[in-house]
Amino acid sequence: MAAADRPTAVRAEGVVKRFGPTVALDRAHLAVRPGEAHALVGRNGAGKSTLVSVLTGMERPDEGTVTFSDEPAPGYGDTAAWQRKVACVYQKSMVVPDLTVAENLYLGRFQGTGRIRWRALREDARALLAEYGVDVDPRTRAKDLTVEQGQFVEIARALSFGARLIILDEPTAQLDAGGIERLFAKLRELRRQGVAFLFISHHLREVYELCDTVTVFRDARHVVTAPVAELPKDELVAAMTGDAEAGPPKRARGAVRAPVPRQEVVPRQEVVPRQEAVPRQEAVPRRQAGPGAEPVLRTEGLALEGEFDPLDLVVRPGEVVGLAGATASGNTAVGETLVGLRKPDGGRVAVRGRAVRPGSVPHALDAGIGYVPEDRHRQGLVLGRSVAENATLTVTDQLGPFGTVLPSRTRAFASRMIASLDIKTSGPAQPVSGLSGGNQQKVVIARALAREPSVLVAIRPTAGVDVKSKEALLGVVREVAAAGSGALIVSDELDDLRVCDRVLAFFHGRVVAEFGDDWSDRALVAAMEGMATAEHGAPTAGAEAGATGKRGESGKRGESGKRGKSGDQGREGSQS
Ligand SMILES: Nc1ncnc2c1ncn2[C@@H]1O[C@H](COP(=O)(O)OP(=O)(O)OP(=O)(O)O)[C@@H](O)[C@H]1O
Repeated sequence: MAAADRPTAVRAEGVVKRFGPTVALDRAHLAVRPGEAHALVGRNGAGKSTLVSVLTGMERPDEGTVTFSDEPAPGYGDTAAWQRKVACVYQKSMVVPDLTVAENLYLGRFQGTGRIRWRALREDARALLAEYGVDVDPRTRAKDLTVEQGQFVEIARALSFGARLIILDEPTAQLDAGGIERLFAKLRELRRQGVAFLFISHHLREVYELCDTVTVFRDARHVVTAPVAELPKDELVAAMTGDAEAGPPKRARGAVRAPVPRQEVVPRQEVVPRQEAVPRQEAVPRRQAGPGAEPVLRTEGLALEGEFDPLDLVVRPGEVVGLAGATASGNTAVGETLVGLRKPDGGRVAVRGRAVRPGSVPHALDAGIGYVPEDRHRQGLVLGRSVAENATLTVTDQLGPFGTVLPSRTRAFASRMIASLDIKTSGPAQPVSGLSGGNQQKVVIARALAREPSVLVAIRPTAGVDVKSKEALLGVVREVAAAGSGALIVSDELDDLRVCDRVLAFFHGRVVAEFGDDWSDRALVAAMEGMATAEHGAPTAGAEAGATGKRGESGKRGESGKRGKSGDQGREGSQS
């Protein structure tokens, strides 16, 4: 039977979902065919996650129907029946960290009341993983898996329940280029077996690379469904933003739009630079500090054994400096050390000439370091509290006399933040848990900016943020610099790095290349992959405005890709 004649893997029709006064889905519809890779895109708050909750039986719609292979969806609450239809793989693995892979695979389906036969269980798990081509030892504890392995295990688990529809919610957000390529290869293979995928991503380039159909949601409604090949990227973005005329999004503040560099062919297959419609930020004038200006941030010999080698770094007022690098390259560890989450083994950090006590977040904040964490759920937000409370957590001392916090001042402060960062919320009193992922990230940034830091350290600040909001957030970072502070952006996202005046590329704990603001995607990605070209191969040793990543005497790194115990806040750590 041709794919078009087969029943749809899933069909949602006329779905309405309200949360109090918010209409999250307004007569939404979607159909995914067997073997199809179907992208669902939309700006933050468009209703994507709510639709996923409805399609996976987590939320009961107020109106509308869901069918799988033309049969009505299972009853709400019948978890096992839903598991046989559909699974959602999140960027954060949902497996139980302290159980082994085998235990996770058979979780919730041990038969009978007798003793569990562990050896047989492991053998079954091994066979199951082999069937789906997943190369993981079933005895490994889930917490020791890489992000990628965790996702593969979850996919295998879902398929073993009989599900033939897998929803992937921002699955690449924590993978590096090689991991993304391997995930895509696996998905292509499974599609050939008739498995359907619904792929939610803010990385439009990945949508074009992997999917054959795309659906756009805007403001709780379905806007368009089209074959990816027939919807050029500017029209896709226009559908997301609601711009009447198809065409590239307008630049904020009437600035001239810098050309988006053409996607270049990169030397290795697995190198996948992400290319979005975010142009270089020219809207806010770059304020170049003179070489004599007192640095806002200086590190001397800052080092963390097993993570990064001694690093001399200077950020001047008005500068945005990028620390580029793939997973475990050391760039994230540098960022986390600067904000006090990790204690360095040696070296000094100074903000505007004042030494910062190492390994202490409160001291780093007091010294003027603002922090935008990568993992907004674990490090960024108190979900049950309001937007206003979260946005002002770091400035409660400024919200009233004698240690009191005046609600009126808190609200006024938050309202300013909501307006300047365009946070989509019903108001300062709304709990953060009710905001979409991208809007939560904006609250995290608002909180970091509230103290008017001398230097902002942002770790993958636009993860999970839509294409237009990305531009706005990165514009805010430039504004912070233009006002005389400095910023460090720690990221492997080329779009994040495009706003930087300088970019230092990390590989295996060292700065392997330094770029101005004129790097090509190809050269930067090559450097992050450890293939720095001669052109940018050597860091500008000792340069006042630059950084050196000198290999320390004892500068042996731990096993590549492995983090120290203190690395719990890192990417792998955020898995559990
Ligand atoms: N549990 C909830 N309580 C209240 N409002 C909610 C809840 N879940 C979602 N909403 C609201 O519903 C709307 C749609 O949110 P949803 O999370 O589905 O958007 P999204 O497209 O997934 O966004 P993002 O890309 O930022 O994740 C938003 O306005 C959001 O604030």
